[in-house]
Amino acid sequence: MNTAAEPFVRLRNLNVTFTGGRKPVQAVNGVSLDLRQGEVVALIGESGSGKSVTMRTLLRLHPPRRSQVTGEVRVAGRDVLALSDRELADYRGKMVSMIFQEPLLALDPVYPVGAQIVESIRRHENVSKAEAHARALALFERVRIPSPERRLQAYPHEMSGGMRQRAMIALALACKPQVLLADEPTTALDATVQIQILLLLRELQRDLGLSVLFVTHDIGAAVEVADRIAVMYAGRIVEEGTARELIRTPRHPYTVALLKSRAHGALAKGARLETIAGAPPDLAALPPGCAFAARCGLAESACLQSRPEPVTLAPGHLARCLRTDAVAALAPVAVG
Ligand SMILES: Nc1ncnc2c1ncn2[C@@H]1O[C@H](COP(=O)(O)OP(=O)(O)OP(=O)(O)O)[C@@H](O)[C@H]1O
Repeated sequence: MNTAAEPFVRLRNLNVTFTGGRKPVQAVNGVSLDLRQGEVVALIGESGSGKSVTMRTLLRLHPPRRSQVTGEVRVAGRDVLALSDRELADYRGKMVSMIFQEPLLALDPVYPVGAQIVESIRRHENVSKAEAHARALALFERVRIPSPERRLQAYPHEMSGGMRQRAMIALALACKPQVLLADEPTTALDATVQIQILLLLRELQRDLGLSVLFVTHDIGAAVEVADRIAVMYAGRIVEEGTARELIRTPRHPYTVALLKSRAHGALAKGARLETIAGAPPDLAALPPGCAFAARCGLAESACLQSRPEPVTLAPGHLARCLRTDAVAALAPVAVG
C-alpha cells in the first residue's frame, strides 16, 4: 500500500438528506472517511445503511432538487461540492470513475464496447481515433479479456456476465482516473467469477496506484480486497479499522454480528445480513440514542439517550459505541 501523507479522498461530517418524500430521509449522517492514494477501503453494512449514497457523493450523483448534501467532499484537494457543471463533467471519469453491480447501467446496449471506450477517451482528450483505439485495446488486455481485438467489436449482450464486468472496468479506466468507486461489483456474479473480479480489482489498484472505494454487503469480499473497512449502520460509520483489526478485535456489536453471520456461512451462501434479529431504524425518524441499540444485546439505558461519539481503540481503529469494553469481553468470533 502506498500511503501519501494527505488523504487523496477526504469526507468530513458528510450529511445527505433526501427531501422528495413526505418526510426528510437522513441517509448519511456525519460520515467522515479518508482514502489514501493506492488504498482500498470497503464500506460494508446492511441494505439501506447509506453505503451507496456515501459513495455517490464523490461523483455528486444526487438529485439536486430532492436532496441536501452538507459537509466536506474533497478529492485531490478539490472541493467536489463546489465544482461547476463544466468542471464536474471533466472530473467525472477523469478523476473519479465508477463501476456497478450491473454493467448494463454503464454500457450502452446499442454500441460495440470498443466504440464506447474510444468515444469516452475522445470526449475527454484530444487524441486521434487510432490512438484511442490502441488505448482501448490495451485496456482490454489489462482487464484480461481474451481475444481483445475481436471482443472490442462485440456488443454488451454478446458477452458473458464476468466478461461484461471486465469490459465495464475497462470503460471506467478509459480516462485514467485516480479513484475507482465499485458499488457491489461482484454481487450478481457466481462465486468463481466473483473471486476473479476481486483479484482483478486488487491488481489494478496495485499496478495503477488507484484508490478504490468498494461497497459491499459481504464482509468476506471486503476482507479479501480491502486495506481498511468502514462499517455503516443507519447512515453512520459505526466502526472503522484495518481489515485485520475488524476481524480480530471488533469493538462494535454490529461488526460482531456481521462477522457472526459470515462465520455461520450465511454470507457464503449468498444470504444477506437478515441473520441479525430486528431491522434497522426508519431513517426518517432516527432514535435519539445509538441507532443499533434496539437490536443490541449489550445495550444499557445510556445507549438510548445520546448517540455515541467515536472511541479510538488504536490509531485508525474507531468504534461508536459506549460498550466497547463489553464487546471486547465477548468470546471471539471464529471467522474462517
Ligand atoms: N434518490 C433517493 N431518494 C430518496 N431516498 C433515497 C435515494 N437514494 C437512496 N435513498 C435512501 O437512502 C438510504 C440509503 O441508501 P443506500 O443506497 O446508500 O443504501 P446501501 O447501504 O447502499 O444499500 P444497498 O446495499 O441496498 O445498496 C435508503 O433508505 C434509501 O432508500
